[in-house]
Amino acid sequence: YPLLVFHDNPCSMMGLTPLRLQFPGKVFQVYSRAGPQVFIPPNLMEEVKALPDSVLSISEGVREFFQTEHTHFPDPGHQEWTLWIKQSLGKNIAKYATIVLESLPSCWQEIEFHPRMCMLVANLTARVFIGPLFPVEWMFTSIKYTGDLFKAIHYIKNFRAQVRFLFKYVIPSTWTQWKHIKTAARVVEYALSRPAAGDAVHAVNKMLPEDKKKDYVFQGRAQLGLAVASLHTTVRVICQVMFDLAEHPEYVTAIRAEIKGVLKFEDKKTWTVENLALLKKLDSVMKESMRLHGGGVKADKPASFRRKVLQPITLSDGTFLPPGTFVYAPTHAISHDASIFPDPLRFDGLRFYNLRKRSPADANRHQFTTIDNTVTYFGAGRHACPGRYFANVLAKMIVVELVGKYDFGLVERDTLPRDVPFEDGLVSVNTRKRMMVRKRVG
Ligand code: HEM
Repeated sequence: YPLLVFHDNPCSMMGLTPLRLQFPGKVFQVYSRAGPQVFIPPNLMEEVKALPDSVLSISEGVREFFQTEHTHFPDPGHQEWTLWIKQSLGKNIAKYATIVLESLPSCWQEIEFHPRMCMLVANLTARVFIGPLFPVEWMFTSIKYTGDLFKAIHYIKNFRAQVRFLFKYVIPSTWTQWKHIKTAARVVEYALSRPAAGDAVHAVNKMLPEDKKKDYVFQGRAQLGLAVASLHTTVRVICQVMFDLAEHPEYVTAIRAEIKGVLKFEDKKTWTVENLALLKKLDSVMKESMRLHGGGVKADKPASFRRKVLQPITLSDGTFLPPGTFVYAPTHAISHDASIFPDPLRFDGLRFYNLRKRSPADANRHQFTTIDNTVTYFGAGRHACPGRYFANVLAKMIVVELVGKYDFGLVERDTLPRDVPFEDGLVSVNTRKRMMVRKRVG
């Protein structure tokens, strides 16, 4: 397959979108700081997704990406937490959906939006994962850990693989990892000393083998892993949606009308998973926001479906993938492909709402949480994000509260970009971006 050599200097990058156009429907390879990366086009995703873990491994992909050997990020081999998310979190989601909105300004004020949303989501996820009476230090640890982890990963990857075991000690963020792990172990021990409250700590502890039940460091590390998977990912969605709504106030009006319409038919006037699902315009706005901002940086790098080939693979088009190859889905490039999403650079908040109206099959196909070979920002196949249903409910509850109770506007002189790259193709929302906010009267 074509080999394209890149560096990590973003200015010198062509980006994957032109490459995808150059090699439509073909596998192609990019060389970057992370080594050769092979991109699988949507037409071949079906067969790649079906490969067993012993042939194409997510765990090995995660180990390499997170440098777990050096950063102490939890070993992806332990699946108890994923099981809990799949089996329990999904079923019990409604009871967790209580929102405690921190007070935002009552008259127009310029605020940094991201930190506020971090505190809010950290508070809510801590109740679910640790328990309703979680220690406050956990909130700060869960927010801070992700940033420190990615700093450590970034610097560790500057060293050759063979010397990382030694040079990691000169990186301050590697030391900070231990501080966070100690806090997490303490928090887990404390949570286990209290009665169970449907939280992850107790539920997962029950599933663990005897020798791990009192291993608080092991469980603390897993909680940190869960924080990485759930916190900033969900915050990013909320921030991006609110920035999109501030840029396109016409959708705010439509969403407010939709909220009123749904609540009118409800006796209890509280949000549940069922009535949140009726907010189809909001769902569409969220999906459109994810399409434009959820999948990697400027089309230049991979974003999701990170896997390592363990056994030789020959795809139906003849492509041979030798063991050791890292494969990815070019998420950003696909979601900006005009043949799949017409007028791809335009924010069309009702794009998916209109698609859902086409037929009964389409009604389920274009929801925020639906994934397919052209929508890969939640990954793909059997390891696709199990937390996306929870993230969907959490983000919707918060956006509904914000849109219902507050007005929002852009800060005109704030020209900071919304998306900032951080590690190997991932994109984060700009934490310093400001927004005008005021409480609505009445
Ligand atoms: C909008 C928010 C979120 C986004 C964009 C997101 C994205 C992703 C992506 C891209 C993957 C990799 C899937 C693959 O490679 O096929 C993933 C995996 C995962 N996510 Fe999420 N995620 C989100 C929220 C959450 C939440 C809230 C939780 C926890 C409740 C969670 C838990 C996980 C877990 C445990 C995995 C690993 C699954 C496995 O290895 O089988 N995620 N997520």
